[in-house]
Amino acid sequence: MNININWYPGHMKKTTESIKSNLKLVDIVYELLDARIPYSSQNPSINSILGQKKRITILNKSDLADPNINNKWMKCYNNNGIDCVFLNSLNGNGIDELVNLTKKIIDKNMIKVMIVGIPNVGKSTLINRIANRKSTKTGNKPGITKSIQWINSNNGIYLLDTPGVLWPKFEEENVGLNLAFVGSIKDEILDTVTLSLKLIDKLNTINKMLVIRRYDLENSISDSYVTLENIAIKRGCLLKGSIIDLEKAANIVIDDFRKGLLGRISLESPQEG
Ligand SMILES: Nc1nc2c(ncn2[C@@H]2O[C@H](COP(=O)(O)OP(=O)(O)OP(=O)(O)O)[C@@H](O)[C@H]2O)c(=O)[nH]1
Repeated sequence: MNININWYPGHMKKTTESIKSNLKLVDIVYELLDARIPYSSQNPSINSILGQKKRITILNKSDLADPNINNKWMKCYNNNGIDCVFLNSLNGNGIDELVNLTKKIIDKNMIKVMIVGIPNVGKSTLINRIANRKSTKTGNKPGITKSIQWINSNNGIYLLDTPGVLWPKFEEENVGLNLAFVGSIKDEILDTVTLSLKLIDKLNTINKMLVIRRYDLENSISDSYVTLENIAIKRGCLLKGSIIDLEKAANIVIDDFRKGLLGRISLESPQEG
């Protein structure tokens, strides 16, 4: 699976240079990851890009991830000496902890922060949450910002208003799938039906009842294709002539997963990493 459609070496070099030049302006970096896939959602070159700069790893969208596995990741990060906070940028859960941790690490009245992360991980949402406003004005394409703007959060934290958009991992098939499941890479890379079949397989390895319960299916179905057909029937996804509309059913499954309607599900746990 080739997911390298939006990133090419020149683009990556520009991004890296832009982030490195902004690093000089800040005291600390918030590295945003998706709590459902902390390994897959980490940029592969992050350590060399950030160098020795202080960093807090934020596991965002923690409201969508399994709380027990969140705890395991927390232990894993703590054991490795990594400062880490779980966050829900939509409702602000975890922000106070983040601010307190930032102040513990950087002993200054005015702390300057840059947010970095791969697409769709929640960078703009977090900026807006911290800034208490509805939308960020600046585009987040690397290198387009002419003047540096700071967002004052009223508690001594000053956020650089342009987050660093990093590229995802390209090499591992499994990582590509995880990124596609959560919507961090474009859906066109895999057709929707194939993606949903792979998602059903993945969900079944986590807990066989997740899909069965959500769509009120027979316990005995084991094949993901038959499962999808049954979901289509249950949800009335039919084309003219009563032909099953698999694509519609596939979109339902993918959307339900992304919205957390199948439950709080983590696709990666620290043991696997
Ligand atoms: N459930 C949940 N959804 C979130 C959270 N944070 C962000 N989102 C959603 O995730 C989607 C992507 O959020 P953005 O803030 O646009 O992500 P981004 O990293 O700025 O994305 P790019 O602009 O592509 O780099 C949006 O639909 C947000 O509403 C969170 O903590 N929990």
